[in-house]
Amino acid sequence: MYSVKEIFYTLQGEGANAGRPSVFCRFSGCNLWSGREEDRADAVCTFCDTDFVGTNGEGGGKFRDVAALADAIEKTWESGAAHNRFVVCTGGEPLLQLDAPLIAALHSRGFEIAVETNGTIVAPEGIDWICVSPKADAELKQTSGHELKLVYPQHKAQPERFEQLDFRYFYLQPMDGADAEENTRAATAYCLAHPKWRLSLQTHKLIGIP
Ligand SMILES: C[S@@+](CC[C@H](N)C(=O)[O-])C[C@H]1O[C@@H](n2cnc3c(N)ncnc32)[C@H](O)[C@@H]1O
Ligand SMILES: Nc1nc2[nH]cc(C(=O)O)c2c(=O)[nH]1
Ligand code: SF4
Ligand SMILES: [Mg+2]
Repeated sequence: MYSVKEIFYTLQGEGANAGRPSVFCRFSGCNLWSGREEDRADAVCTFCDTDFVGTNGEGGGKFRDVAALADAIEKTWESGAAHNRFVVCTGGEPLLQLDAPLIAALHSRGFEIAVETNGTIVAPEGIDWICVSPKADAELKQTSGHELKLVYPQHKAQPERFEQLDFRYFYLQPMDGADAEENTRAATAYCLAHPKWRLSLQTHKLIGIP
């Protein structure tokens, strides 16, 4: 059984695939926060911008088996077009649920598979695009992938701590919230001074899409 908060079609807003049409499958639950506001201050990850609690979002639900979830993801792909199918598995923490049978089912339906993970769980084989977003107070176990996307700033997770890891791209993503503008300025300045790092803006928020 898979618990999914929502499944929706949009453009990937962040990182190297920004602008790419994508089905988002947002799995319910996370290992670094309960998702309840009253627990936020004491959580390992305190800045989350996402509601991943329950299964009550658009297209969400409890899927009894792999075929049911893969069918729902396929139906959400715009007009069933055969080409360039791309699914972003996120959450919550998707690696609590994304497993080899689901990867195989999505591949057999022609999807390239991306994941957005906090890096605390080693990814299963076969994922086509691994985006790791480390959290300051959580042990990093997935130390390779396609992009490392660090939310900035996190005082106990400076970029220097990650730049020798085995990733193709290194991004700083300004922390959204009360200090978003200041954080964007700081991330911009860091990238300009350290060109290994690129700026990732949450472009879906800028243009008002999910
Ligand atoms: C909601 S998380 C879900 C996937 C996974 N749990 C993770 O943390 O990578 C998706 C992406 O949003 C980023 N994110 C979460 N809260 C944010 C915030 N307040 N500002 C900017 N990015 C944020 C995460 O770091 C991650 O890259
Ligand atoms: N458009 C869009 N792009 C995204 N990239 C990562 C997201 C996420 O919440 O994981 C996200 C999201 O929620 N929406
Ligand atoms: S690890 Fe990801 S989903 Fe979990 S609380 Fe942090 S940003 Fe949100
Ligand atoms: Mg999001």
